[in-house]
Amino acid sequence: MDPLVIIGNGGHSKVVREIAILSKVYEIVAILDDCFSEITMMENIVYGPLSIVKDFNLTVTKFFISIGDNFTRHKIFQRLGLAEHHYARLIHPSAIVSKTAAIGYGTAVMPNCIVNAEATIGNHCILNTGSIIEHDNLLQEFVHISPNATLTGSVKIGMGAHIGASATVIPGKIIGEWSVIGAGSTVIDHVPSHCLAAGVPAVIKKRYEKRRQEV
Ligand SMILES: CC(=O)SCCNC(=O)CCNC(=O)[C@H](O)C(C)(C)COP(=O)(O)OP(=O)(O)OC[C@H]1O[C@@H](n2cnc3c(N)ncnc32)[C@H](O)[C@@H]1OP(=O)(O)O
Repeated sequence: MDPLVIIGNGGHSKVVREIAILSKVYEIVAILDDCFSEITMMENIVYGPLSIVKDFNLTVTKFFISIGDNFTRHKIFQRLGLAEHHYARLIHPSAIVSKTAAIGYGTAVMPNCIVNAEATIGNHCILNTGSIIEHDNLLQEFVHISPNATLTGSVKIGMGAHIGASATVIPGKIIGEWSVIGAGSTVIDHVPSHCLAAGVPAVIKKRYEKRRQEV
C-alpha cells in the first residue's frame, strides 16, 4: 500500500480517513495539522504540524488535504506548494462513478455519491455524501458539493464554489467562482461569481467582495 499523509484533523478529515482505509490502496502514515505543536506517534501514525510535510519522501508518498472549507483548503494547497500528482484521489466504495467521468487529484468522493457519464470533476473537490453529479457536469477545482445536493445535467460549477446540502441546480446552469448556494435552495438561473444565492427559487442575497480579496 502507498503511504498517505492526511492534512487536516477536523470533522471532514474523519470521513476522509475512513475512505482511505476502505480503499485498501493507501496506508495512513501521518495526520498533519497546526493544532499539533509537537510531533507524536500513535499506532504507527505520526501526528504533527504542517511544517513537517517536507520530511516525507515525495517519490512514494501521496497527500490529501481533508479540510471542508474551500477557502482554507485552497490556502493550504498554496502553502504546501506540492505538484498536483502528489495528491491522492479518494473514492468511497459505495460511490457510483461512471467510467467516462474524470475525477481530479486531491478530490474526495463520499459514500453513496453518484457521478454520471462524462462528468469532469476538478482537483481538490469534495463530492459529499449522497450528492448527485449528473452527466456532462463540469466542476472546476476546490468545489464542495454538500450532502444530498443534486447537480442535474450539464451544470458548470466555478472554482471554489460551495453548493449547500440538498440544494438542486437545474440543467445547464452555471455557478460562478467562489459563490455559495444556500442549503435546500433550487437554482433556476445562472449565478455570478462571489455571490450567495439562496431560496426556492434561489435569488442573490449578497456579494462576497471581501472574501474574494482574501483568496
Ligand atoms: C457534512 C457537512 O456538514 S458538509 C457542509 C454542508 N453545509 C451546508 O450545506 C451549509 C449551507 N449553508 C447555508 O445554507 C448558510 O445559510 C449560508 C452559508 C448560505 C449562510 O451564509 P451567510 O453568508 O452567513 O448568510 P446569512 O445567514 O447572513 O443570510 C443571508 C440571507 O440569505 C438567507 N439564507 C441563508 N441561507 C439560506 C438558505 N439555505 N435558504 C434560504 N435562504 C437562506 C438568509 O435568510 C438571509 O436572507 P435575508 O437577507 O433576506 O434576510
